[in-house]
Amino acid sequence: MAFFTHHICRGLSSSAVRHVVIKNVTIIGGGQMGAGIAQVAASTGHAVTLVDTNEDILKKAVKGIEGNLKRVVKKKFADKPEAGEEFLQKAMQNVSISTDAGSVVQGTDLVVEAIVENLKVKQDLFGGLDKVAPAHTIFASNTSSLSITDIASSTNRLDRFGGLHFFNPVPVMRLVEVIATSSTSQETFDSLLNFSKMLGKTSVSCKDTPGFIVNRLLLPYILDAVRMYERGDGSKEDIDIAMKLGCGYPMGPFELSDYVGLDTMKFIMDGWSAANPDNPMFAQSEVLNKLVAEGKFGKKTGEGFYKYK
Ligand SMILES: CCCCCCCCCCCCCC(=O)CC(=O)SCCNC(=O)CCNC(=O)[C@H](O)C(C)(C)COP(=O)(O)OP(=O)(O)OC[C@H]1O[C@@H](n2cnc3c(N)ncnc32)[C@H](O)[C@@H]1OP(=O)(O)O
Ligand SMILES: NC(=O)C1=CN([C@@H]2O[C@H](COP(=O)(O)OP(=O)(O)OC[C@H]3O[C@@H](n4cnc5c(N)ncnc54)[C@H](O)[C@@H]3O)[C@@H](O)[C@H]2O)C=CC1
Repeated sequence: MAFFTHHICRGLSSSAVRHVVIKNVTIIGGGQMGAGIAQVAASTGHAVTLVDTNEDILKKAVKGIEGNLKRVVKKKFADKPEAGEEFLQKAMQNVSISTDAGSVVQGTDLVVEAIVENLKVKQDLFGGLDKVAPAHTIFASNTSSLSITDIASSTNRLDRFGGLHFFNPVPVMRLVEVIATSSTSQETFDSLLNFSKMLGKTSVSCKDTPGFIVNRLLLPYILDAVRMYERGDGSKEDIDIAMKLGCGYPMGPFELSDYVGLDTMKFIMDGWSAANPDNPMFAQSEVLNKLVAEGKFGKKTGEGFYKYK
C-alpha cells in the first residue's frame, strides 16, 4: 500500500515535496539486470515480485540472488552468523516470482521494467500494464538507450513514468540515473530518487536525452574500441590491457561488452543506427553482427569476444 510523505527538498528553498513511499515493487525481466535489481530491493526491505515470460529464467534468477546474498552474508556477518541467517531469510522471503505481470501489478507501488532493449516490446508491455495497474503505481524503465518519452507514450500515465537506469552488476555498482521526461511529475521524480536512496544507491538526475549521462559517453568509447579492433590497429587483448592499466578501468571495452551482453549491445547499436542513419559512427559492425548471429552473446552464453567455458 502506498502512502505519501512530506519532506523538505534540498535546493528547493523549503518547499514541501510529496513522494510515494515505495514498498511493493514489481520488476519485469528476470535476466541479469532484473535479478540484480530484485536482489537489492529485497535486501533493503521491499516486497519484490520478479516477473519473466520464462519460468526457468525466474528459477535461475532466484538461485542467483540466493547465492549472491550468501556471499554478502558470509562477508558482512562473519562474526554474527545468526544475524546473517536472519538477514538472508528475510531478504529471500521478500522475493516472489510470476510469469503473469498483469495479475501481480494490482498491488504494486512501482514497476521497474528490465526486459529486452526493444521499443515496441517495451511499449506493448507498459501499454498492457497501464490498463490494470492501480492509479498511484509509478512505471519506470531501466532502458540503456531508448527514449523514456517514447516508451511512456504507450500509456496514459505520463506524469507517473520515469527512467531508473541501473548499472551492471546492480548489487555492486553504486549509481542509478533517474530520468525525468517533460511530463514526469515532481512527485514521481522525487519518489524515484527516494527509492534509489532506499536501495543504498547514489543517484544523478538526467534529462531524457540519448544515452542519458553514462551511456552517452560510454557508447562512443566502446564503438571506437571495436572499430580499432576491426581495422587491426590493436588486438582485443591489448586494447583491454591498455585501458585497464592505462586508465585504471576495472574491465577493458571487450570484457565489458561481453559482460553487458552482445545481444543487448546490438539492440542498442541498431536503435541508434536507425535514429541516425547518416552518421558513420553508427554504421554496422561486422564483428558484432557475426558474434550475435552465432549466438555468442558474451559471458551469459559462455562466449563472446572471449570464451568463458
Ligand atoms: C561497434 C559495435 C559497438 C556497440 C556499441 C554499443 C555500446 C553500448 C554501451 C552501453 C552499455 C549498456 C549497458 C548499460 O546500460 C550501463 C552499464 O551497466 S555499463 C556497465 C557498468 N559496469 C561496469 O563498468 C563494470 C566494470 N567491472 C567491475 O566493476 C568489476 O570488474 C566487477 C565488479 C564486475 C567484478 O569485480 P572483480 O574484482 O573483477 O571480481 P570479484 O569477483 O572479486 O568481485 C568484486 C566484488 O563484487 C562482487 N560481485 C561481483 N559480481 C557480482 C554480481 N554479479 N552480483 C553481486 N556481487 C558481485 C563480488 O562478490 C565482490 O564482492 P566483495 O565484497 O569485494 O567480495
Ligand atoms: N546488460 C547490461 O549491462 C545493462 C542492461 N540494461 C538494460 O536492461 C534491460 C535488460 O537487460 P539485461 O538484463 O541485460 O537483459 P537479459 O537478456 O539478461 O534479460 C532480459 C529478460 O527479459 C525477459 N523478457 C523479455 N521480454 C519480456 C516480456 N515481455 N515480459 C517479461 N519478461 C520479458 C527475457 O526472458 C529475459 O530474461 C535492457 O533494456 C538493457 O538495455 C541497463 C543497464 C545495464
